[in-house]
Amino acid sequence: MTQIIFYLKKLHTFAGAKLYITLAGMIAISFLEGIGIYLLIPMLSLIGVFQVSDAAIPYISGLISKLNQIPDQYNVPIVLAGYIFLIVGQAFLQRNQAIMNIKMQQGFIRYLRLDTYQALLQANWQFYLTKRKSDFNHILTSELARVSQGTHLFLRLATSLVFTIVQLSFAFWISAKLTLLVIISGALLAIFSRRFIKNAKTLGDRTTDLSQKYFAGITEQFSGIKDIKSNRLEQSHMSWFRSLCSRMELNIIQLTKLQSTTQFFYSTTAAVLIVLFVFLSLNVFVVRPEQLMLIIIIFARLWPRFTGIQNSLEQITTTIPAFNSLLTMQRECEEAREQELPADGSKEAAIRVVEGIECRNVHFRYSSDQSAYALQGIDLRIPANGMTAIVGKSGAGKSTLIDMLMGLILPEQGEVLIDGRPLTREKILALRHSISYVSQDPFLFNTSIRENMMMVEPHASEEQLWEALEQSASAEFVRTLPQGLDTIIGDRGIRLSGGERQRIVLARAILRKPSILVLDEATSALDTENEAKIQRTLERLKGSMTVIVIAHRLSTIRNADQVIVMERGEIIQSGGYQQLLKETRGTFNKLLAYQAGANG
Ligand SMILES: Nc1ncnc2c1ncn2[C@@H]1O[C@H](COP(=O)(O)OP(=O)(O)OP(=O)(O)O)[C@@H](O)[C@H]1O
Repeated sequence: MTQIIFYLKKLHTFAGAKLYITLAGMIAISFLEGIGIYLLIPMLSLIGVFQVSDAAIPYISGLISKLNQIPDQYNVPIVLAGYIFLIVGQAFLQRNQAIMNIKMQQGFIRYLRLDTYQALLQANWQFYLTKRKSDFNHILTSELARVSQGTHLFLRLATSLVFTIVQLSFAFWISAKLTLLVIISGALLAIFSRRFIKNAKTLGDRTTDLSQKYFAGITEQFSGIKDIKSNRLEQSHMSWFRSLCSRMELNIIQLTKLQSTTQFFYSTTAAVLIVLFVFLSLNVFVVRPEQLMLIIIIFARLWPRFTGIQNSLEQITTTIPAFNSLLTMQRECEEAREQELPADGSKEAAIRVVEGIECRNVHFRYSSDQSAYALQGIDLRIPANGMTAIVGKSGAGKSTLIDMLMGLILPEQGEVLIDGRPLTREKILALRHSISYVSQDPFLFNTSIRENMMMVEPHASEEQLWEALEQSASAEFVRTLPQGLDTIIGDRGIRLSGGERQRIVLARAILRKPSILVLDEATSALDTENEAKIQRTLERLKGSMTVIVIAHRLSTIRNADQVIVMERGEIIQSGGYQQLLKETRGTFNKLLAYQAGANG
């Protein structure tokens, strides 16, 4: 419940006065409907269905005697016109209110989407290390829709409650005793149906769990579809999917069964109560027929509202787990927040590294319950405008060290310094503005090469774009593409090879003219010829920027000014390329020998 209140407060902040206008509209609609029912009596009396006695229904006899003063040929049309006026007024209000409601609901879902997406973008890297990507898809699609639906249901519940209260007041006014009977029956029914609400909560929890599994499963399976196909794993994946789909189907059926059982329960009791009503009214309370008719009309309109309230309660309960997951995710994002995205899109000024980057006794673990450190006792100096290569076996800690230098993760112990000053949280974002990073698995948007490049440098000229493409050894193949720079790449366009992608991403990185260029296995998919071209580019670039390269292929780093050799999270050797070559017993030489063996 607290979660719903939290989101209702958000809705209040978002909608402001509109929320009250909608509620006022609901009350007005209920009133008009009540008066409409009330007017049925003079109508029926004038037609001659029954005679209304003085005391039977308040104000009615006065109204009827006034109508009787009007000549006969006019009073029926007047009452009928009044009735039509009321109904049309009510329908008009209802129409406007429905439009206002949907605008508010859609506006609120947009607000929640932006709020959640922004919270996710503002969270730090460590937050992402502990989460599955599919969880974000799940939150931003399925759970967000359920939260919006829950909020809408809550408003619907409020409408039903307002309507019920107004209608009950009318009924009370007409006959207090009979209305009391309706209220007591409704309350008893509500107590009986508590069990239904509890069951709805269990089913709601299961819905969240199953849809999370569904999202995670399909995301992971399609990312690994090549492995599935090449290893003939289709059968086992199909049976996993089949079992999950069956569980989802069963869950929805159970939910519908629960809702229909409640409906059935309410309809049956309604029938029994109406019979009981008629019996008690005629034999015990001795109610007049016109009173009884009004009460039955009100009851017939109210009872579905009771069912509606119960139904809304059940449905809201099923959406509570979605409220929970969204709130938890937002709280976690809040705790992991590393920046505030300014609404005007402004960025802090980039830091340019002048002297170099330093690590002093840096220790890091991915989780505090792990005993093994991914980095331990790292003492390192990376001089500005030089090329530093990091090498080592798989799992040695190379990528972790790079993440540390980029301020994506923070040391558990020790510190990172930029030009002799500690890299504080405040400086991290400014530092990242001056970094271009090319990962092992380069990422390109599904759009043209030009747009992909201009994303980092929106004002780049044609000449600058081609210069970056030349430097990354990609100009030649881009020229051969059907639309050159404007060729769409990715799912909807031309498929690039791994090496071509790497080169375009490298061009994009160079175009930004960063102060630090970080390449994490960024040339692994290149052939020797293109790799040599990139080596020459790096050689040229290193005078104007600090280049940090992780490379398994040691030929790539022949021109490095400094080579760092890592093993089990520690630096075990460092120095110039030629110097390390001379240390014949060193790990670097062993790595070289392995590679020479593998290549030879
Ligand atoms: N997200 C993570 N959560 C927990 N442990 C991790 C995570 N990422 C890496 N590690 C662990 O940290 C250690 C260093 O990993 P890292 O990725 O830095 O090695 P690497 O030298 O870059 O390896 P590779 O050359 O295979 O990319 C490894 O033992 C790895 O299992």
